[in-house]
Formats: sequence, structure tokens, C-alpha cells
Amino acid sequence: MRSITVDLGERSYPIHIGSGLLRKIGERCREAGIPLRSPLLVVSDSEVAPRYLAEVEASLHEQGYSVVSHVIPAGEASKSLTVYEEVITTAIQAGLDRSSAVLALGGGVVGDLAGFVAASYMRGIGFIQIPTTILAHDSSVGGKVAVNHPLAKNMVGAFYQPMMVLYDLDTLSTLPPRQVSSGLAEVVKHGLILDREFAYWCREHAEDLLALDAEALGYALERGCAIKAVVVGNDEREQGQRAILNLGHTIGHAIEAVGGYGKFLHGEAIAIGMAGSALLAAKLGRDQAIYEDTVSMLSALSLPVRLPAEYNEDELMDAMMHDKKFKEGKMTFIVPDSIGAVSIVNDVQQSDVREVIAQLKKEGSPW
Ligand SMILES: NC(=O)c1ccc[n+]([C@@H]2O[C@H](COP(=O)([O-])OP(=O)(O)OC[C@H]3O[C@@H](n4cnc5c(N)ncnc54)[C@H](O)[C@@H]3O)[C@@H](O)[C@H]2O)c1
Ligand SMILES: O=C(O)C(=O)C[C@@H](O)[C@H](O)[C@H](O)COP(=O)(O)O
Ligand SMILES: [Zn+2]
Repeated sequence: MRSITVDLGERSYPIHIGSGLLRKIGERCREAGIPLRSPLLVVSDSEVAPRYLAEVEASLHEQGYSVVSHVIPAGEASKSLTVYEEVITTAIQAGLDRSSAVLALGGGVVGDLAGFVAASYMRGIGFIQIPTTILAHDSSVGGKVAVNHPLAKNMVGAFYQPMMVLYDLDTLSTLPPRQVSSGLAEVVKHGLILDREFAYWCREHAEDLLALDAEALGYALERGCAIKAVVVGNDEREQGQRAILNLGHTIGHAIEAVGGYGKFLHGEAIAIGMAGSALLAAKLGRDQAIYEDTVSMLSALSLPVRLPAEYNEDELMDAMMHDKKFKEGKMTFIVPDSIGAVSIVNDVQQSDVREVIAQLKKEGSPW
């Protein structure tokens, strides 16, 4: 097992990454000081629960915890205010108190939703992330928790750090191939924003990563978590530099909202968004090679880099203007300066964004 610390003073916490961690969860909760008399709530989804929930519950019971589990339907549509209310109802009925904790067993959907439950139930109780997707190396670290609104992604949420992240890499072996690629989009994003060598490494090792080779995947996820931990440690509430983690998300979030949540997976939408940011970079005078390298990296990871023709430009622009990245009448984009370095550009012209969208659609279907 390897551990990385997210350094946030009194809110610091460890990310434990390794094999066989699910069966140790009970012990970890005891070590973290979660009292036995307060019930725990495990939130999971309909794909993850049949595979991994029993092991988690058994580990908690073994230590003497009383546990209630709430299983949501798998998929992005569950990151909603409706499902949020259902989970809160379970928490109240199960008698969770202010010393209780919520454990998120699943991908980013479960993590973001359960995290918002933990942040808001009785104004905040304990929270533990148990990620089971590649993508969740990103979502389980950093404390952004939220649910979606039909008009805009992650619109209702909070900054709320977990007490720990327990990343059992054994769970990743059951991920469907499309989810593997989607998760790798955020992995390569961490290279594209801050680590040139790592970004090219991802392209070189794309086949190993797609095949879930344990050594390659372990290295990639550790590197991704480490980069994220540093950025969050320096700017927890996105007052400045944390915004670089949003590379590809200005267009990506709009694609998710306009297409209907779940049509494109989050990582797929962000891949198209990262291709768009690289096109914008060329429009703003950066080297065209950035776009070519970005697209070759994403394509090697079996990710889309084009937008289907049916996506309406006005609807996408409208969605972008409801996003958190639209402030004081201006649109923010994270723009690559080179592979491994980006700038936060706060005054992107809408006409440039429209041209980028048109270009992303030019060659038709992304696959
Ligand atoms: N909070 C953040 O900082 C942050 C960062 C990145 C993404 N996100 C959010 O994360 C979400 C996407 O996360 P995701 O890609 O993990 O999606 P997800 O949680 O929907 O999981 C993807 C799919 O894989 C299934 N699954 C999960 N683990 C599995 C396993 N081990 N074996 C088999 N199937 C498994 C799930 O049931 C689901 O169908 C989006 O809502 C995105 O906005 C948040
Ligand atoms: O942690 C962050 O900060 C990120 O931006 C990570 C993103 O990958 C993630 O999708 C995040 O949820 C987007 O945040 P938002 O503030 O744009 O909703
Ligand atoms: Zn993301």
C-alpha cells in the first residue's frame, strides 16, 4: 500500500492506494476514531453494490459498527436533488447522528452525491471516500461534492473534505472498457496541466493502461492523485490556481448538460473539451502542435475528440453561461501553453468559442 497526504492543515487526510483495502475498512474507521455507537451509512450504486458492498459491510460489522446501506441506480442521472433527498431520508430513518459518517463506495457519481449528503446532513458529518473507478482517482480527492441541476453540472454543492480516501485497485478489474477510457481522460488531464513527461508517458503506455496492467495503472493513478493533492493543497477553495483542474470542463460540462446526463460519460465529454481547449490555444496564438499531441494522446486512450453534429451551438453556449466558469459576464477557459503547462484565461471571446465548437463538429462523429 502507498499513501499520499492531502496537506490542508487540520483538514489534512491520507489517500491510501493499494490492493485488498476493502476488507480493512472497519479497522481504518476505528483508527480514525469513528465511534461504534453511531450508525454508519454506506452509499453505493446498483453496479458496484452487488460486487463489493458485502465485503465492506462485513469489515465494518467485524469491528462492531452498525451499518445501513443505500444503493442508488448506477449512472450520472442519480447525481440529482431527488436522489439526494432519498439518501437524506435513509440517513434520518437510520438515526445517523453528528458522530456518524457516510462512506461513498463507488465512482464519482456516488462520491459527489454521498459527499454532499455528508456535507449537509446535520450541517456536516464524517465522510470517507472508497473510489472504485479510474475516474474517481480525481473525484475522491479534493473535497468538491455536488449534485447536478438539469440546466447545469455540479450546480448545488460544497467544498467538503473526506477524512480519508481508501483506493482499492482490485476493484478496477471489473470496470467496463468504456469506463476505463473515461477515467483515463482525467489521468492524462493531470499530465496535460502540470507534468509533460507524464502526459507523454500516458500515450506511450496507452495499451497497458487500457488493458488494466497493474503496474502501469498503479503508477498512473498514484501520479494523478499526487498531482491533484498538490493543487488542492495549495488552493483548497479554488481562489486561483485550482481552476487548472478544470481543463476541458468549460465545453465538457456543457456537452454533458445539453446531451442529457450520461449520454457522453464525464471523461468522454472532458476529452472533447480538452481537444476544444487545444483548438482555442491555437486560435490564441499557441503552437498548433499542442492540438495535434493532445488529440493523439486522447485517441490512443480510445477517447472521443469530436462533437456529433446534432449538438446545437446556441444550447452549448447557453449551458456554458450557466456554469461556474462564467463570471462577471466573462467566460473562463483553461488554455494549454504547451503540453504540461496551462494558463487560466478569463476573457475568452464568445465568437472564438463558437468557432471552436464548429471546428469540433467538422469531422462528424467522434468515433
Ligand atoms: N468531485 C470532483 O472533483 C470530481 C472530479 C471528476 C469527476 N467528478 C464527477 O464524477 C462523476 C463521474 O465519475 P465516474 O466516471 O466514476 O462515474 P460513475 O460513478 O457513474 O461510475 C461509472 C460507471 O461504472 C460503474 N462502476 C463503478 N465502479 C465499478 C467497478 N469497480 N466495476 C464495475 N462497474 C463499476 C458505475 O456503476 C457506473 O455505471 C461525474 O459526475 C463527474 O462530474 C467529480
Ligand atoms: O477538483 C477540481 O477542482 C476539478 O475541477 C476536478 C474536475 O475534474 C471535476 O470534474 C470537478 O467536479 C469540476 O468542478 P466544477 O467546479 O467545475 O464543478
Ligand atoms: Zn472532471
